[in-house]
Amino acid sequence: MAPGILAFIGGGNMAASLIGGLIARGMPAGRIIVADRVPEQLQALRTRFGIRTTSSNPAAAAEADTVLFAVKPQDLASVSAELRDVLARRRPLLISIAAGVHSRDLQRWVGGLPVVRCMPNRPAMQGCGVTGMYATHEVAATQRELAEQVLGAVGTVLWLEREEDLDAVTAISGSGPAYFFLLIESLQQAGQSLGLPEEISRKLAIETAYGASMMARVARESAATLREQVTSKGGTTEAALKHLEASDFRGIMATAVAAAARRSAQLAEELAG
Ligand SMILES: NC(=O)C1=CN([C@@H]2O[C@H](COP(=O)(O)OP(=O)(O)OC[C@H]3O[C@@H](n4cnc5c(N)ncnc54)[C@H](O)[C@@H]3O)[C@@H](O)[C@H]2O)C=CC1
Ligand SMILES: O=C(O)[C@@H]1CCC=N1
Repeated sequence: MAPGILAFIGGGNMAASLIGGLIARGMPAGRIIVADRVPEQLQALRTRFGIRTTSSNPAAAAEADTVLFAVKPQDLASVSAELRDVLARRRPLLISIAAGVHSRDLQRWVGGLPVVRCMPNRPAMQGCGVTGMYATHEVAATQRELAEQVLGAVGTVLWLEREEDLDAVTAISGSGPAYFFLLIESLQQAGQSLGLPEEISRKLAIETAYGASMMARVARESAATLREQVTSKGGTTEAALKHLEASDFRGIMATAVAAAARRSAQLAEELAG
């Protein structure tokens, strides 16, 4: 694990996921400091991970080699303004996981620091997240490795050449868990409508999602081939898939994902300040 102190600004859900992953990978708790404005949040993190906490963002940043912004996108400009002086003195690597905040705006707010902008996702909490990452020109090779270690502690890391691709990454994998949860909810409800008890239907839907994902992850075949293997000619799956295709399931997904990507780009404009 890379040397140095890592400061989280914002100690909410995503920060807790990343901290859990880093500690599980052997990062000493003493090398992590978290700043948040909610004392109960800090207390919970101290108890759970044995890390250091503070209610002062500048105090956390002042001793950090890497500063990770994990506040909501709307809070990023004010947090950056608060930290501008201390960051200018310390010049750490800045990692941002905020949706839809462009690195050029971040750099403008904090004064030209090296920035790695990332889009992780919620399954990071279970160590099986996936993160799209983009590094600005100022980021040194060692800092890229450092950022990769931090996000790599909670899942797969994929580097992007073009920052604008983060809008699509946000739409696919950042928001993506919610699409799968909706599918699980819908399957469970459908099972209940067919008369299954709630708990049985819930378990069937969840385990099926898990099994299908596991298969797709290890298989050499494409998802399309795996789908065909489940689909017997004249059988039950075919009956369901015919209905989904006729209802333009693929078109619905494409439109939904495009809406998320558009929103990500719009957020960047709204938050540019
Ligand atoms: N939730 C998700 O699935 C994903 C979220 N993200 C991004 O991660 C970031 C954090 O999201 P969550 O952890 O879900 O949010 P959260 O609301 O759980 O955590 C944000 C934390 O920031 C703290 N905070 C607010 N203002 C602060 C300030 N001025 N100084 C210090 N701390 C402050 C809050 O008290 C809270 O604990 C967001 O920018 C979001 O776009 C990225 C990928 C997925
Ligand atoms: O919904 C959102 O805006 C954030 C970004 C990706 C997941 N949650």
